[in-house]
Amino acid sequence: MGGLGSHVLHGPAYRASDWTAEGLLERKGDRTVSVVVPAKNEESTVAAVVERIIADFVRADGSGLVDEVVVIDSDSTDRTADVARAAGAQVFSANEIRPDLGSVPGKGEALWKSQHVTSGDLVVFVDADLVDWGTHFVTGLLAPLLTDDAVQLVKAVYDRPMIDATGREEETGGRVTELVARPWLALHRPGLAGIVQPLSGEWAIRREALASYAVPVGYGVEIAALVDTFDRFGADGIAQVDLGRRTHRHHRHDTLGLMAVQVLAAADRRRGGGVGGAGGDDAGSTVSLTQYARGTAGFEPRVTDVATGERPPADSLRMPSADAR
Ligand SMILES: O=c1ccn([C@@H]2O[C@H](COP(=O)(O)OP(=O)(O)O[C@H]3O[C@H](CO)[C@@H](O)[C@H](O)[C@H]3O)[C@@H](O)[C@H]2O)c(=O)[nH]1
Ligand SMILES: O=C(O)[C@H](O)COP(=O)(O)O
Repeated sequence: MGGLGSHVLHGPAYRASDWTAEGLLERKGDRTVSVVVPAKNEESTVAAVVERIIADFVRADGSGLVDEVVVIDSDSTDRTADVARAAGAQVFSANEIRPDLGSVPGKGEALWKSQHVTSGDLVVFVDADLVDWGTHFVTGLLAPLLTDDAVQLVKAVYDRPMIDATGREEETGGRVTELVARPWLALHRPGLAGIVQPLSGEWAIRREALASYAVPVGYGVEIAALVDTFDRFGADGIAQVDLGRRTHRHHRHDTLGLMAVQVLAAADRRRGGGVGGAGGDDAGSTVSLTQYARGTAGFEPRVTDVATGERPPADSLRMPSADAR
């Protein structure tokens, strides 16, 4: 396990405002960049995410900072796919990518499948439910990868206020971060204590590194990529960038319980070290989470099967044929 490096020791070392798209374009050279947006029922926000990124970074002749913007539609039942396509994204349904590999629900599954329909040397992930954000998220996340060969993974850092249903700003968000991820890191990877937002949904990674990791199918994908990068490359392989402020849609506490199970499951697989959750090839695995609500007969259990499986490293699979995409 590597020691603390200069990028993470004192919190974010990079600021998005330190770079312009033009400056980064000069650094980009012949490398290519994919922006991937996983989306499940995000018809109200996905278009703005796609449109703004395309407007600022994609050029018709392929000379822009971003080469492709790809939305992975993750079992949406609303108009997410149509809206994203109309906004200019390439849209793939997660369950139609590599159908030979089967399909399970989940954010991690969407990101894992994205590797089979994108080609960028650098991959930037941006959530589709963003409300308060800017396209500097993309430049900020790319900058460390374009300027420091040691960096493999870039994590976003931001203020993340909780906005209630009336639009009022409540306390600081990040409930799973504070109650699950950060305590686990304190116990089992204290070298990552300098990571401000371990679960941030906006991150960038070198394709080669991502393809070498097992990927949890659910919300464990972020903690897994963080721990795997640390275990393989040490702290110098991870950079953080301050992106300012981010707001998004919030889940209820009980739904976050399911997310917490997935984060813990992914983290625990990596507890003893060894990159990639012991190889990860059990996409359909679940554990039962029992929660309670008071009903007419007292407290009634509600049991949910939570997906805790993982996909194997993409580079362990044969490349897709054009027909399989
Ligand atoms: O099955 C799913 C569930 C979610 N999403 C998309 O993934 C993104 C993030 O999902 P969300 O439910 O909004 O997660 P958050 O409550 O915002 O959770 C935070 O913490 C998670 C756990 O680390 C991260 O995965 C998230 O990106 C991060 O924003 C959104 O674009 C969703 O549409 C999918 O594509 N498929
Ligand atoms: O990142 C997290 O901890 C979860 O997404 C919960 O975030 P929230 O408390 O801001 O909704």
